[in-house]
Amino acid sequence: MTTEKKKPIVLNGPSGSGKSFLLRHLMKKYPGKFSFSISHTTRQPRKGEKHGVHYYYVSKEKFQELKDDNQFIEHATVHGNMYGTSIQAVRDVQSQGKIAVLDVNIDGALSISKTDLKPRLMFVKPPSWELLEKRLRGRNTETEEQIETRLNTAKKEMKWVEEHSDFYHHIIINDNVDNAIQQLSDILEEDLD
Ligand SMILES: Nc1ncnc2c1ncn2[C@@H]1O[C@H](COP(=O)(O)OP(=O)(O)OP(=O)(O)O)[C@@H](O)[C@H]1O
Repeated sequence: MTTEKKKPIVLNGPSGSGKSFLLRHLMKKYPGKFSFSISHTTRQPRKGEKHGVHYYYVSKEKFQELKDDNQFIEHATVHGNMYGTSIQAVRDVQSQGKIAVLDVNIDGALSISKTDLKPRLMFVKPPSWELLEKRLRGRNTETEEQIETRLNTAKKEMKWVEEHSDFYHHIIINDNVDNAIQQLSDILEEDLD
């Protein structure tokens, strides 16, 4: 059976807004329907993360080599680490009949929107600034300095989305998990059959 390629989904949102959390829930609710396109990064793996599963962890030199070879559809430096997504990684997921999930920053979303991949662009918003800070701290994965940096970046991202809300097809308010997952399920209904 020939099926139409499913549109990749792009989730933007400040650090701590719950992108990974929501994706985890969505993937659990619809097993086998989604797959991350595996990105390259120069950042160190966090506890439990695996090479070739969560990211391809590469040196700065190797990253530069791939970049020079135009293998990335987007690449960005965030908090001193380099991240990149190859177009082939997205197509690989589509070829498996799955919805490719792209967890990229705003620059990445802008670049992807210019390709022929026709992504669904979404922004995950925390219900309040206080809750964003609380969740980010509650995650216990960053130092105080890193948290401050992320909160500063978050301020800029929240301002950006206010000024460019037309760029996104959907804004997901991550208040309670059931509501947010229902919103995502409704948006993706045609691709989840
Ligand atoms: N709806 C929710 N209800 C309760 N807790 C949540 C909810 N969404 C996210 N969290 C919690 O908030 C914290 C931050 O979420 P998460 O790590 O998914 O953020 P993120 O947007 O993926 O951040 P980063 O960009 O840094 O990877 C996590 O500890 C997560 O469990």
